[in-house]
Amino acid sequence: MPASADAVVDIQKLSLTFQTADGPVYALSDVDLTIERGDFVSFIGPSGCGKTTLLRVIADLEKATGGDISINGVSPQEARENRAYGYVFQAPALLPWRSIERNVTLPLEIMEIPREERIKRGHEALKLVELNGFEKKFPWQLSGGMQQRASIARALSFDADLLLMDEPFGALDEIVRDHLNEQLLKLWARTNKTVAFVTHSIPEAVYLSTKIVVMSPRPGRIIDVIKTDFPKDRGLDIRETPEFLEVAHRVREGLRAGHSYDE
Ligand SMILES: Nc1ncnc2c1ncn2[C@@H]1O[C@H](COP(=O)(O)OP(=O)(O)OP(=O)(O)O)[C@@H](O)[C@H]1O
Repeated sequence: MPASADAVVDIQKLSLTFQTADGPVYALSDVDLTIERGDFVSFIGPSGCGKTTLLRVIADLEKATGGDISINGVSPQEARENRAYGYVFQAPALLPWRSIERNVTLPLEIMEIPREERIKRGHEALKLVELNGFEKKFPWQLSGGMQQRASIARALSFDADLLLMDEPFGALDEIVRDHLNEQLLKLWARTNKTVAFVTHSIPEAVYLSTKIVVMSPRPGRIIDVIKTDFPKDRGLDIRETPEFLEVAHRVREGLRAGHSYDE
């Protein structure tokens, strides 16, 4: 059954079992989820519950073993070939011998976009993450937070509507993370992209998301999908409000319920 016309990601009864030498690993089971255009969806759950695997299935880096999934109405493979998404990894994964500009424009080079156009788009992407002026620097000349912003710019360079982000700020200290959360939220509000974001942090999930998907330990199932209704131009101070704390409480309760389910 097709989801609404605005569904960017439509997942029904999806499961994924890895066959390993030690037997099957049930990574995902019975996952139903719709991500609509303009949504910011966070996935939160205990380590090993299949968050990365789910993102990788969306990106066509893993194949589901059961159920259905479509991205913009087509298969993940077709969506990947159409360059429907930008992917941001846990670590920045920048090539050390390339300048920031040449890292950011690498996908455009692969797409054989002419040099002038590449440079123009690279500048635009770097501006979106407030890294303009750093084009000629090399990754090692940038802080960890700046490197992660450069990797976001790389994912933005070809202007895909969907951004898949796998715990992009997990390795950063809290102050830097707060700042990048604010910047990412502004970027999302300005560009109207659809974001699927993996995190371990409850405040990060609640602050950033329009929908929070709480997952159980393996096999990863969806325990709760919490919709939020915060203003798009919210600042970090929203984290002190009763509404925010109430949502955070519900996420925590979901995670706790998932744990007892496993024991
Ligand atoms: N290629 C693979 N082969 C076998 N098992 C795998 C493979 N990839 C992932 N797994 C297993 O599938 C489960 C889900 O892994 P996944 O990385 O998706 O979890 P996660 O929720 O993202 O974890 P974390 O929060 O620690 O990053 C884990 O038990 C993991 O060991």
